[in-house]
Amino acid sequence: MGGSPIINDKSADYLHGLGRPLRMIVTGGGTGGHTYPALTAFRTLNAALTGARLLSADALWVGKADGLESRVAADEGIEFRAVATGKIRRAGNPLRMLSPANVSDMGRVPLGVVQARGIVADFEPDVVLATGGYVAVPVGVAARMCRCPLVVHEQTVRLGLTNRTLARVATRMAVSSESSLPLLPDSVRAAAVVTGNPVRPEILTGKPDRAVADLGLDGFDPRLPTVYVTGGAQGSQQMNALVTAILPWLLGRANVIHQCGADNLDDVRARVTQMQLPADQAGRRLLIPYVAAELPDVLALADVVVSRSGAGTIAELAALGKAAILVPLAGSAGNEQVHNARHLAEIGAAIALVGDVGPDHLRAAIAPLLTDVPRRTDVAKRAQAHGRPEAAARLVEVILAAAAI
Ligand SMILES: CC(=O)N[C@H]1[C@@H](OP(=O)(O)OP(=O)(O)OC[C@H]2O[C@@H](n3ccc(=O)[nH]c3=O)[C@H](O)[C@@H]2O)O[C@H](CO)[C@@H](O)[C@@H]1O
Repeated sequence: MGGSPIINDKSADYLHGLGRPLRMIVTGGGTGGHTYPALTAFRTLNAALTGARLLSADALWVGKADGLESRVAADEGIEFRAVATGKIRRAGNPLRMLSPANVSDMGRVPLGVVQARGIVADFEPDVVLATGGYVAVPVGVAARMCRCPLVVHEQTVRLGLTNRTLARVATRMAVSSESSLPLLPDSVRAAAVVTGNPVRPEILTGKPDRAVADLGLDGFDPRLPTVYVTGGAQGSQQMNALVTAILPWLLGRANVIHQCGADNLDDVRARVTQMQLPADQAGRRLLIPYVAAELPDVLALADVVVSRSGAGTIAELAALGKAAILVPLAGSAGNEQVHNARHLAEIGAAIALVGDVGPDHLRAAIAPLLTDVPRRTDVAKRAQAHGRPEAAARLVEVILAAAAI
């Protein structure tokens, strides 16, 4: 062992042989689900390097100029470079494929490849980690054009369009579930590794009291359970409408933290103002566009979570063991969310509300979790059994193995 359980002798030899810090390009983003696994892998890598008395990695994040990843990289002190990218739409509908927006978006991908190629050639990374999101396509392709090892991590069971494209050129493919393996191209399946989906370590260190103090939740009633409603990093109009519709009923039974998305804040606020909630109920509610550094504390305080079923959120809820009601994103982009939610519901690890979900469905799903504590605990325990606490370590092992090839 090279001083850290993650860094084996082969990796340690390779890293010592470099005689300089490991250089890594990270790419991926657009949503939290693609951004945070990359961040977690970077942090875990550095922790392992420090543990093995090696220099921290020299990292560069290549993403979309206005993507979540640009803020996350800045907060982490990782150098960031932007490349052009366009949304790659599915080929199912030929008319949509030829729409002006699509043609313009597709036209930006080659430009992104040219820009990314320049960045890769300049930085000379030892390895590139791509975690999905459209921006990862030009960077992943550029990495392979420059003959740089490329590790692609997929968070969901079914590969996203970006990763289906990159799987063909990946050096190593890391997936979050065994169920993904049959879906991989033959050329990469043999070298694919099931790592799980890395969860930010701080997610596990939340304190309920700190959420109350830091978010000013003095009006919350400690005798009541707390429900955390989240629509994912950008919020969800559907979730907002569902929760707002049952709000007076819900606030009669629970404290509520409602994360609504920055673009939806004014709308939700206006709708709730119209309800003229009594002061005690209004005090038991927090409306917040995005939960940033407080997320671990909010999750620690929550007894029940009402959420989309994106892979990142599901991994976090499993790591913590939280009873959740999952309302998957509808439509073609959401099919894998439906799959995630159904899979957990089948094993009693969550309640899934799929299809044409109305406020009554949500009320009927939440009610027993609020009042029946043994039931809530049972769902939470089954969710926890699904967690993969070692995912970040496994992914870093794959990154180091690919670099050392
Ligand atoms: C619309 C879309 O394309 N969704 C995809 C996207 O999910 P998306 O990124 O929307 O959702 P995920 O659940 O995967 O990740 C959201 C992340 O943002 C965090 N968060 C969210 C809200 C908040 O206020 N604060 C905060 O920190 C969550 O804790 C989580 O870490 O990528 C996932 C992983 O490939 C896929 O499974 C989803 O189908």
